[in-house]
Amino acid sequence: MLAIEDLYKSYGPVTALDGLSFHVNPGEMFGFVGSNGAGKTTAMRIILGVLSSDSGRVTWKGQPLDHRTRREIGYMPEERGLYPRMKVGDQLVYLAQLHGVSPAQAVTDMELWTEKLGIEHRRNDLVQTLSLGNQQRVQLAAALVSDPQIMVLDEPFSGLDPVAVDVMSEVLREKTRQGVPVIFSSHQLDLVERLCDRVGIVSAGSMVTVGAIDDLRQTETPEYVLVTRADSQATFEGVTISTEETRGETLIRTFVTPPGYDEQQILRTAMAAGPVYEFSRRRPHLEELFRHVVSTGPGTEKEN
Ligand SMILES: Nc1ncnc2c1ncn2[C@@H]1O[C@H](COP(=O)(O)OP(=O)(O)OP(=O)(O)O)[C@@H](O)[C@H]1O
Repeated sequence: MLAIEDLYKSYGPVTALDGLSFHVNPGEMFGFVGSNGAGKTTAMRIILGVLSSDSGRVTWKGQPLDHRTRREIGYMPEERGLYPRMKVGDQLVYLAQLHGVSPAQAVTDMELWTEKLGIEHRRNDLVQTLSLGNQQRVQLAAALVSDPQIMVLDEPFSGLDPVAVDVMSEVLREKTRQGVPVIFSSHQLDLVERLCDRVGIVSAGSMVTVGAIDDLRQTETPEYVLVTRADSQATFEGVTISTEETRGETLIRTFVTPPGYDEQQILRTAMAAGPVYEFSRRRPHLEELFRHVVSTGPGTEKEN
C-alpha cells in the first residue's frame, strides 16, 4: 500500500502539514478532502517528490519512495502542466517517453488513452485550442500514458461537466480494477461520496477522519424523517424535533432520538393520529460530516 506517515511541512511561519498520516490500499479510490489551505496539495507534492517534507515519510509496498519508484506515479497537478502550443498527440507521446516508455509503446498508449477519454479526434490540435474540460482530459491522459502504478490527482474533476466526470471516473475505475491505488483531492463532495472506497478529511494539516464513507456515516447519530398530513395533531414525547416544514398538504419533520429510544414509537404515535406518507432513517451525507469535522477541527483523529 501507499503509506503517508507523520508528515510535517512548514513554509516559513505557516504550518501546512502537522503530522499528516494515512494510507491508500491497492485498487482503492481514495478521496482526499479538506478546506482551502488544509494541506492537500502540499501532501500530494510531497508524495510525488517535487517538494520535500520537514519530517515524516512516504512508502510504497513498505519501501520509501525513491527516484525510480516515483516515475511510476501518474500525477495530475493542480496548476495543470501542459505545453499549450504543442499538439495533443505529440505532447502525450513526449511525456510518456520522459517516463521511460519506448517510442512505439508511447504512441500505442497515446492512442489508447485519447480514445478512452474521448479526445481521439483532437490528437492533431494544439492544446491551447481545446476547451478547458478537454484540456483536463489531456492532462489525465498525460498521467496515464506511462502506465502508472499509483495515481495522485489534484482536483481532477473541477470544472468538468457531468459527462466528462463520468468518462474520467470510468477511466480511473479501470485503473483501480487493475490494483492501482488512486488518490484524488476534490471539493465536490457528492462526487467523492459516489466514487470513493474511502475518504480522508484533512483539517489544518492533520487527518481528522479516515474511513469508508458508509462507516463514517454510521458513526453519526441518525435522524428520522416523518411525513404526515399537514393537519396531523400527533404530539411526540422524549424526542427532539430538529426540523419541521409544511409543504402543501404535507408536514415533514425530522427527529433526533436519545440513546436506546425505540424509534418505531414515533411511527406508532403518528399513525394513531392520521395517515403517514413516509417514515425513514436518514444518515448524514459526506458534506454534513465534512462541516462537522471541519468545525470541530484537528485533535479528534480516528481511523476506520
Ligand atoms: N509555496 C508556498 N509558500 C507559502 N505558503 C504556502 C505555499 N504553498 C502552500 N502554502 C500554504 O500552506 C497551506 C496549505 O496549502 P495547500 O495548497 O497545501 O492546501 P490545499 O488543501 O491544497 O488547499 P486548496 O483546497 O485551496 O487547494 C496554506 O496555508 C497555504 O497558504
